[in-house]
Amino acid sequence: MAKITLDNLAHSYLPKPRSEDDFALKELNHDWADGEAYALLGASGCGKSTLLNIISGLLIPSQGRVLFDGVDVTTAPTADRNIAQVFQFPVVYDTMTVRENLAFPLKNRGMDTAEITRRVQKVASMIDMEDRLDRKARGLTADAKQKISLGRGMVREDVNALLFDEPLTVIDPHMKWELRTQLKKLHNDFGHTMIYVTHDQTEALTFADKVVVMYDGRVVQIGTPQELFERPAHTFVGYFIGSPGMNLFDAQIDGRTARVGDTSVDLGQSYTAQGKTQIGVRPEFIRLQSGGEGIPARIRRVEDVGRHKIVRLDVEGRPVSAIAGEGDTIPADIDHISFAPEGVNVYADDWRVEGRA
Ligand SMILES: Nc1ncnc2c1ncn2[C@@H]1O[C@H](COP(=O)(O)OP(=O)(O)OP(=O)(O)O)[C@@H](O)[C@H]1O
Repeated sequence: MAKITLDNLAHSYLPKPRSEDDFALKELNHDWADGEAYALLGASGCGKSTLLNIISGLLIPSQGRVLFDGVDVTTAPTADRNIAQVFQFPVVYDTMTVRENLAFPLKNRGMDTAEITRRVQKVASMIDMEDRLDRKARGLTADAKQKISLGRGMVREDVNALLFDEPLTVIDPHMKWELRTQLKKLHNDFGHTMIYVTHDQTEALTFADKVVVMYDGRVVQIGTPQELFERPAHTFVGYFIGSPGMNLFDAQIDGRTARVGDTSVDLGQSYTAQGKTQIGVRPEFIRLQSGGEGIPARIRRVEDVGRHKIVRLDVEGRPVSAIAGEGDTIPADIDHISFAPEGVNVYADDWRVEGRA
């Protein structure tokens, strides 16, 4: 297990990058704590695989350094980094049995037979393949083969880090949940430093202690699921995390007050914000009102999604979503919305601004 330090790291696939836009990974400085489980989350093309490949040694960055426990491994080949990797699609030896596939990383390191048997058995149970240990991998479904890949990744206990690149893509939905739980358990049992790349927020939020959100080649926030929910550092985090995502309102900020259209909104704290100023409010913090004060709004439809209701509103021609309780009745005469101040975040040019009491 190791602490991973990213020092001044950036990468461009172009030989002569001219501007920041030419970088697939924009400059990043961060320590990834030893033994922590991280999810790298972001939309397709935001740079997740680029960062993971730099950490694993598949790619040498055009700028900066990667350190494992203080040792510079920036140009070290993957084989010298003592990491286990699981990719999106299965990497298994078709001519070997499931057992031989799982044992391979251990045999390679000369581990004794009894210990190999113990670990293979344990991993086989985690991936639910105990009954197929003596079958050849050839002929198994893609799903089963991917489980073997995951097993191979998990079988070594002494790795510096375990890296997963969208490992559950080919796994069926029920098994996805099961394997995610197993990965979490593995993390609790062994305390590996884990990095898990995904574009799926449920996967990221259920797996990770810390979620690293990437947008357009940049790490925009590293935080616990709760921090990402309550205090999104960037409007993208607000939009990408949550279902539905955070609502954004153009607003003029003046101290403790935000002016949205003709309505004044109390912010509870004082803010100084310049540039493009907005307030962000998650659907959970929108209150529906009939008459009285607030921002004029009109209900377009109510969606019953089981656990709660999603109320879709129109606010000055723009869509806004609110979440109401499962048993709540939504009066047809709702004509305003207001916000609980603790649920309001202020943004300037898409970055969150800290308030002062
Ligand atoms: N080998 C390459 N050569 C040139 N550009 C590349 C290369 N690999 C990735 N890119 C570009 O770098 C950017 C980041 O890609 P990357 O694969 O890291 O994103 P990602 O978030 O992992 O996306 P996905 O989920 O689709 O794999 C994209 O614009 C992509 O087109």
